[in-house]
Amino acid sequence: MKTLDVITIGRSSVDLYGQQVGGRLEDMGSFAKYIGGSPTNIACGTARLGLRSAVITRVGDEHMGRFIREQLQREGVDVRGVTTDPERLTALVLLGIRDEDSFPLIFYRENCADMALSEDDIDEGFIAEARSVLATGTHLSHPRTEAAVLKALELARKYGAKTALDIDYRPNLWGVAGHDEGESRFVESEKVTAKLQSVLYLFDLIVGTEEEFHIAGGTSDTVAALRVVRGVSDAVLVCKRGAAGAVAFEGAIPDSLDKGESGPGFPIEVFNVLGAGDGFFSGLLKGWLEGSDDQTDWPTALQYANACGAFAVSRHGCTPAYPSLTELEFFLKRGVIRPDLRNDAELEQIHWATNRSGDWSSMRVFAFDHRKQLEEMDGYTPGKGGAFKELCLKAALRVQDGQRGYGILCDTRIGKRALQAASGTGLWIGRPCEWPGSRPLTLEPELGADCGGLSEWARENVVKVLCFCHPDDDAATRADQESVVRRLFTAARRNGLEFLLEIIPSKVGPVDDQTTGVLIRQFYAAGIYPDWWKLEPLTTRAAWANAIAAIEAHDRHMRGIVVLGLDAPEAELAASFEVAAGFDLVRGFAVGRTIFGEVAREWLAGRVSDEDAVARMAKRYRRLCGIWDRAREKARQAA
Ligand SMILES: Nc1ncnc2c1ncn2[C@@H]1O[C@H](COP(=O)(O)OP(=O)(O)OP(=O)(O)O)[C@@H](O)[C@H]1O
Ligand SMILES: O=C(O)C[C@@H](O)[C@H](O)C(=O)CO
Repeated sequence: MKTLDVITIGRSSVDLYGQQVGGRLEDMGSFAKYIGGSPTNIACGTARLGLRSAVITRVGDEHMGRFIREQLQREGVDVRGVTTDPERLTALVLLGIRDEDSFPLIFYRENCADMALSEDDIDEGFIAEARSVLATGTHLSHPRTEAAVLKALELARKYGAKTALDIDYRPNLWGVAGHDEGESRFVESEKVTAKLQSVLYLFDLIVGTEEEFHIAGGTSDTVAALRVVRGVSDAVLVCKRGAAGAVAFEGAIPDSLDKGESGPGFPIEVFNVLGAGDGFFSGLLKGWLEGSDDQTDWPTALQYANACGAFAVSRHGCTPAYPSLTELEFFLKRGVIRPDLRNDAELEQIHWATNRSGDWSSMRVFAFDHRKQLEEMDGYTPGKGGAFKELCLKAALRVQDGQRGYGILCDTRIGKRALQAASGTGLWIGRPCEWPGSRPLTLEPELGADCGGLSEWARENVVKVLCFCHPDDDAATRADQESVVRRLFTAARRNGLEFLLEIIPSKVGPVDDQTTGVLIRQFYAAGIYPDWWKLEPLTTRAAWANAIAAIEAHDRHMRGIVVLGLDAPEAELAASFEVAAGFDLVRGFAVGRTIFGEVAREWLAGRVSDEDAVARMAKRYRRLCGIWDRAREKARQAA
């Protein structure tokens, strides 16, 4: 049974990408961390396009190795072929964008984990599951890794899988360029040419840039080089030509590259050429695997490939730049409206919203991000407040018990220890930014006037802001509040953080079935696209339908809605859950004082022990989860 579309094999690394553009690598001040390495990038790129992909590689037994494995999983890549090497470190690469053409790069790959890949890592049953196997050049550079690649290819042939090669020539990794020349893409070498030519017959598809065909063919005349390759391989040859796109040759090589099959290209502005080839190959594989065994629609496959290459060239990083299938389809239909794709707001929104990871279709959130309400309780001190929030976290974890679909809201001013302890537990973590009770909205000072403080936030923290607003607000108040929310939203996106917008109109003025929907439309009109909405429990189906219509009219890919609690008694919450659970976009609840209010008062007064406080809060939280789950189940059955 073919359960996988493609298995890639070879390099995996952590790419540390300089964040300043236009400067020297020597002067780089900060780096963004992405997963990298050609086969790893292609596994992710294809997974984003909806292919079932896997990668065979090795990572170190340390934090960066775990990062690669976890990120692959987040990207939807099968990691059964990822081995943890007990001795060697994960490969690292430092990269910079100097200008449109140059990208200084240092490989930290000496004796790295993926170069220890061996025949033992190639499992026959695993290869048998794949429709195609893709190798890249670097792993042909050492006898041990070459043996692994050859075994995988042999098995691919045995089980009827197609085979593909990205020549992916990195002279430095063949030992023919120095440490300072990581960027180099071509150094003549008879040794490399001979090695490549000895294996080219094993492939059905070979992809390379003109320079990569030069090394494979042993000549810097591209047509002549392609003919040499044709002499040793029947593969379809695809030659990449940068901004000019690419051409495919199924049979004899004509006297001009222009006579190959080609697909439409995309006139875009170059931002970062690194990783374009891996994006390209991801798109190409989609087209190649869509075809029958001996029939590929090359113009379409090359159109996918050119589009994915164009995305890669337009954005920072390799894998993070690649499109989702929804994004690719949107782009192919709509076309280029501005050459700098990374500033195309509509496209960026689809990119962001269709490449988020994690299943949060169910949200049971224990909210203890309260500050003012806690500070006003008898017996409160900052020390006790912090300790109480740690008890809240304990209660949350007790109920979560390793399951999916649970979360917390916790602040940093009082709840810092709980917030930090929650990281990595699998809980969804929202973190408030509003100054409690403020209207017009002001933010917690720790964020700084430009919200630059968000750069220090853990990536899994969701930026939450509560805005007291109402459609009857005067124009100045509305403009003022929207501008604060927009500033925070923009900073959140810039820092790669999800954004939750909570609105509470009922504390400002009278509400009816239209109120929430109107406010939602106003925020979208102001350019604010929250990942999450946190809404008051609407009491009628009509009110929910209006709110949801407002959301879907602007953003069909948002995460969802959570219903808030407002210190309501449990019975009242249960009634509101019944209505809300009828709408799929409502993912769950975020409730606080109904769970912790009474316990907090008694604990601060010294009448309850720590353990009793945790037990009582866990009991209430669990009960609320049960109420929500039953309401959802009932709604599903009714539907
Ligand atoms: N300036 C550009 N404009 C439009 N598309 C481009 C541009 N540059 C590259 N592409 C697309 O990306 C594909 C791959 O680009 P390129 O030839 O630079 O690959 P590469 O050298 O293998 O990249 P890398 O090795 O850095 O991953 C091209 O064939 C084309 O489809
Ligand atoms: O090989 C490189 O150029 C650097 C890699 O780390 C990067 O992720 C890549 O493989 C691009 O093709």
